Formats: sequence, C-alpha cells, structure tokens
Amino acid sequence: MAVVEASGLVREYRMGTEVVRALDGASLTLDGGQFVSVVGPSGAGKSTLLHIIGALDTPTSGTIRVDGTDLAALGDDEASEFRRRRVGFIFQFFNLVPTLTAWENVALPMLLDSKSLRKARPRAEELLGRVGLGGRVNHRPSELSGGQMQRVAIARSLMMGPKILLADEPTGNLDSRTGAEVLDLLASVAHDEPDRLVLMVTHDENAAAVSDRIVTVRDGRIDGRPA
Ligand SMILES: Nc1ncnc2c1ncn2[C@@H]1O[C@H](COP(=O)(O)OP(=O)(O)OP(=O)(O)O)[C@@H](O)[C@H]1O
Repeated sequence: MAVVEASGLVREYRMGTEVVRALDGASLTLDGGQFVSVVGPSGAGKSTLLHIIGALDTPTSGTIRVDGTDLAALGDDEASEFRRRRVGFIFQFFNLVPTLTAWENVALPMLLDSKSLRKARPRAEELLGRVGLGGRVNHRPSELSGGQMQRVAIARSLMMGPKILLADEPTGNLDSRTGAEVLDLLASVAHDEPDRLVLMVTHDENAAAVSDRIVTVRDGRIDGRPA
C-alpha cells in the first residue's frame, strides 16, 4: 500500500498583497520499504511538501493521504495526534532537550502520549542500541557528538513505531563522513520493516548513492514522470 498519496497539491502563502505559490500542483505516490530523497533548487517547495506530508501544514488545495489517513479531514487535535503517533520527525539541528539524557529524549514521544517514563525506558534503550548508542543511554546531548545527537533523534523518531519518517536536511549540520553514516542508518531503518518509508529533504551530494529513489521538486511541482 502507498504510504504517501499526494495529488495536485497547491500551497499558497500570502505576504501582504503578494501571493507566493510554494507548491503548484505537486503529485506524488510513495510506497513503504524505501529511502527516498527529495532534492531540487532552493525555494522549490521541498520543505513545504515535507511539512504537508507530516501534517505540520495544510495545502491550499489538492489531496493528501498518509498511511491511509486523509490529512485534510483532520481537525487540529487529530492532526497533532497524527504527528505524535504516526510520523517520526528528524531535523537538521536535532531538536533534543538539553536537560534530558539520551534515553529520556528517545522516550519523550511516549511521555507526551501519557505513558510513564519508566514504562518507556526499555524500548528507548532498545532503540538506542539499534542506532549504535547502547553505551550512551545516560549521556546528555552536550556529552554527545553531532552524529550521535542525530542518532538519538532517529531513535526518538522510531519510538511510536511510525510507518513514515520525515527528515529535513538531517546531515546539514554534520561533516561528510558522519553525514554518510547517518544516511546509511536512515537507509537501513527504511529497510527494517517492509512498509516503512523514510522521506528526506536534502542537499547532500552523498544522498543519491544510498537512496532507493530521488524525487526532484522544481517550481512547486514534482519533476519527471509520476511513479
Ligand atoms: N511560511 C511561509 N510564508 C511565506 N512564504 C513561504 C513560507 N514558507 C515557504 N515560503 C516560500 O515558499 C517557497 C518554497 O519554500 P520551501 O521552504 O518549501 O523551499 P525549499 O525547496 O525547501 O528551499 P530550501 O532548499 O532553500 O530550503 C519559497 O519561495 C519560500 O519563500
């Protein structure tokens, strides 16, 4: 089953009297079990597309289904529940809570879902092992390298077992060797489960080598033939 089905997405932003069309009829179908990179020139609409797929933003028009859910039909509370439970987010600057340890950061999504930290701990530690940080569970972000912080963020994105992980420039703040390791990890996470999709916006030139598919966004549209 397709994890992402987007059709005719338009997103307009009003800036005073001017209207910016960040997306101008973008259509895209993506199956799970893949690591997909979204590339294209600056301002092409890549982040806007990612935000709409993650229910962080809503299209002006067009339809978007993610993991079987029609995002346009969700109210604000349902959209925030969708983001918390059904999507994992990975950002350029990691977005870890500095005062929490690695395992507490990973456990955080479950805490927000009213589960106790104690209950979440075994899974958080298992996920840290999965990303190669089994020996760092009690470290705080300031005691970790950039690559390790991004691994913690990847473990956190997996906490609720989402079908889709969305990564916005996940290697943008890492040197190229560490970035390549993070790309390998994201690819393996995509292939761990048959239906999991990892969708990454990137300018990283190493991305092509590890991606199963490259999607190019240009002028608010998906370039090339639809899949
Ligand atoms: N909140 C907003 N308000 C107004 N305009 C916006 C907003 N978000 C994005 N835009 C505009 O929409 C267009 C697409 O932006 P977007 O961030 O999606 O591009 P991008 O391809 O991710 O670019 P980059 O590679 O530089 O990050 C740009 O012209 C941008 O200025």
